[in-house]
Amino acid sequence: MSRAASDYDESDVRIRPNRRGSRPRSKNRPAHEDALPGMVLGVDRGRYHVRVAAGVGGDTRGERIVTAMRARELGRKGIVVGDRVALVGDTGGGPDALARIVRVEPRTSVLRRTADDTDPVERVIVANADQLCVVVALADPAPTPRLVDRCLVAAYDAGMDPLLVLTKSDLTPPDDFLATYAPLEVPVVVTATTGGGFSGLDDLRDRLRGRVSVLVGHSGVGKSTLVNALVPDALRATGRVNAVTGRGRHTSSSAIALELPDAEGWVVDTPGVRSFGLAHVSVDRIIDHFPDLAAGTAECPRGCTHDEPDCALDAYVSSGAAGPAGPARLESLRRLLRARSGGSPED
Ligand SMILES: Nc1nc2c(ncn2[C@@H]2O[C@H](COP(=O)(O)OP(=O)(O)OP(=O)(O)O)[C@@H](O)[C@H]2O)c(=O)[nH]1
Ligand SMILES: [Zn+2]
Repeated sequence: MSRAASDYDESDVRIRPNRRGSRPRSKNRPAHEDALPGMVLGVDRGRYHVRVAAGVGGDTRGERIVTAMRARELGRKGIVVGDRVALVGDTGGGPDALARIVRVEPRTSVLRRTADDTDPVERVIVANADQLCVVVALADPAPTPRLVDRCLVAAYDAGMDPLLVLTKSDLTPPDDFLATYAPLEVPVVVTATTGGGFSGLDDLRDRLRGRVSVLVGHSGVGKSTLVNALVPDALRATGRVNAVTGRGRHTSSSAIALELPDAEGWVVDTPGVRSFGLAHVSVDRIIDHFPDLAAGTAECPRGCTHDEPDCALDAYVSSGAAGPAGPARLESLRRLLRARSGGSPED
């Protein structure tokens, strides 16, 4: 059986003499011009589940999930949920079809999981997401501010916008929590399941629209309840993504991307992720998110941690230069700076 041109990958090109003579492949011409673009929805034991949209790259087939493996030419480069990739080979998406990922497009963001005892390497868990939804129950279980702070730092570091999703407001009103977080000016959505209804869900949908959002939170905060309300066929969609192994979302330890109805965006559920590697996060990455305070660091000693007696920010905010919210903002900034280190990774 003859292979279609799209079946050849970089390694073929290298070992075969060029049919048109010795002219080398142009550096500017991307390999696999006719490869199909797709988005990685799930990863499982070296197999990638890639969503290929209908009608991309002149392709006339409908939307489908294609199982793929990495092409040898990619080397050890990681491929994670959210990655935009290019596929060649059998991209039909049938039960036995196996395509090859020949390219991973540059990422717009990377969210990292912390190293732990069983895995000393910090790993990227989701690529290209633009919003980190920190799901916190107002009660049962009680909020863990330290975890919330760590999530906010992770979002800032990853280049993602944070969103606080406060669940179970039927059990405890959000006022105390909101007071603590108001100086950070992070958007908040408050939800509750009450008497068969689900308040706050429309606000949440508005916030998710048109974005790729990662949901993180402690066990029991109501993340599955949210996902099931947002993506009515979440279980089915997850089943499709996990069809190869038959694993369901509750036993999967890796992230899974689920599309919101009417193609209104994506939510990435991260069942096993409760901690982030933050030790590497620089002070500057965090200060960037406090533009009102950034100017005040000009007078700081070199290498200032902004959490030490000589820090110029104290004088800056007392002078009123950062406005009336300055002192509370500085206090919040320092809390986030401290959240980077110490504590157990599950905090
Ligand atoms: N009172 C109240 N209970 C809720 C609310 N949302 C979820 N719950 C309950 O909280 C419990 C945990 O919800 P889940 O959705 O399973 O929580 P989860 O975060 O997915 O937990 P894991 O599956 O362990 O990760 C369930 O008993 C839910 O019915 C809410 O808004 N109010
Ligand atoms: Zn300083």
